[in-house]
Amino acid sequence: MIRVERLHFAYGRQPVLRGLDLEVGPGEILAVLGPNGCGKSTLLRLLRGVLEPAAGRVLWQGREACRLGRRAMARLAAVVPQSPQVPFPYPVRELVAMGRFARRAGFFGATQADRRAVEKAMALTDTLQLAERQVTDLSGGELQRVLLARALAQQSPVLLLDEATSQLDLDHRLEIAELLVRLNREQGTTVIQVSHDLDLAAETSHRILLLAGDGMPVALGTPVEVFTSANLRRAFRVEVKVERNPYTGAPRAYPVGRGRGDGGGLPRVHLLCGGGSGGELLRRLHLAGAEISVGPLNRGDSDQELAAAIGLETVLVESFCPVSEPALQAAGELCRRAGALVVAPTVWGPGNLAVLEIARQAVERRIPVLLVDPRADRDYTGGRAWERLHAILRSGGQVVPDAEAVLQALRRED
Ligand SMILES: Nc1ncnc2c1ncn2[C@@H]1O[C@H](COP(=O)(O)OP(=O)(O)OP(=O)(O)O)[C@@H](O)[C@H]1O
Repeated sequence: MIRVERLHFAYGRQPVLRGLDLEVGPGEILAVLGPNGCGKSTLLRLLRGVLEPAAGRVLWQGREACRLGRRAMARLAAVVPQSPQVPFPYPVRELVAMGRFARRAGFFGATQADRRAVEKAMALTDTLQLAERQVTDLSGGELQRVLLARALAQQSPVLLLDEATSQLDLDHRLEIAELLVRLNREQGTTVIQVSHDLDLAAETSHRILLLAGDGMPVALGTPVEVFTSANLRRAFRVEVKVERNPYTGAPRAYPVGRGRGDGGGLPRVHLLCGGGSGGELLRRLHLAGAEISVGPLNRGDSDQELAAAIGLETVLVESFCPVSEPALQAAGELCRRAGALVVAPTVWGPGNLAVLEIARQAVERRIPVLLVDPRADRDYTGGRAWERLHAILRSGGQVVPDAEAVLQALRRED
């Protein structure tokens, strides 16, 4: 029914979705999950044809979404938006009745069928008692239910929901979830829902599309297939334990990575970085619960400012000064107390070349040394840094591609 082929999209230069393939069959419930900003709402806009792909295609029954036109699309799909804009104070019943526009022929008024569809949609969403209220006076949750009523009144075979229950209380959230499942079962309505409620999505969806923060698809499959600690860690960058709901058998995710106070199952780490090369590593290690020390770092360096903001033990060197012997000794001492040394993908110049001596001494002492994505084109010392990095590798250092791989390697060390 809906086919997404090698879909790429960017807002200007910012890529959002990269290489997505997806097929949604009639009568499916698909949840789209992923961290903030990964492109979930953008995907819904591409599905609706409001946005045009940078590459790839979105096809509805073989026809390109962005060429379908508003009325044709409205007959295929009804939308419940994420942040509804209702600038004008008109009555709730009128807003719900707007869902009928794609069904009307020309300028004829509402038919009996229109009125019945509106009443039924309002009854199903528990909004009949709001019918005469002004939409601008509704609470966030009431408005979400009214917008769902408008979508149901449209009687389209597909519902596209963008966090449509995020503001509902538990009672109404469960009620709407049950309603979607019932519409799907009884009328074969296809549901594509963007959500941050992982557990409810796992309970109510046939399949889940999980996206990572960079817009790359992490997994597509049944909730049990998709809800693995590795997949959820890759998408949300938190440690998650997955268990089964004993009553329904659906998987449930319990975040466990933050605030455990036991180092997150990681050894103490000393980090060599600078010039922003350590930002991602610092954040990821800190969020994973690791005890971290850093340095030597110049005062005012962005890595130093981040380390200070997080409250990490740091060896400081004054701005614009080369690394001094006492600073090297202090960092060497911190490194000896650590269970591992991580070398960020730093630019090496004459001012910080001496820092690599700390890594050399660490491998000699059999402290695990991880070199993150070392590259010759970051060496501005005429090859001396590259030579030293190679010597560290020959003595037992290990190359890892990124922060995620650092966490995995450290978990193996602990
Ligand atoms: N109109 C726009 N112009 C430029 N950038 C945009 C626009 N709309 C969204 N973005 C950016 O594109 C990225 C993806 O946004 P999108 O709303 O699709 O994410 P999302 O996964 O739905 O996020 P959330 O979970 O926070 O709702 C974000 O970085 C966002 O800032």
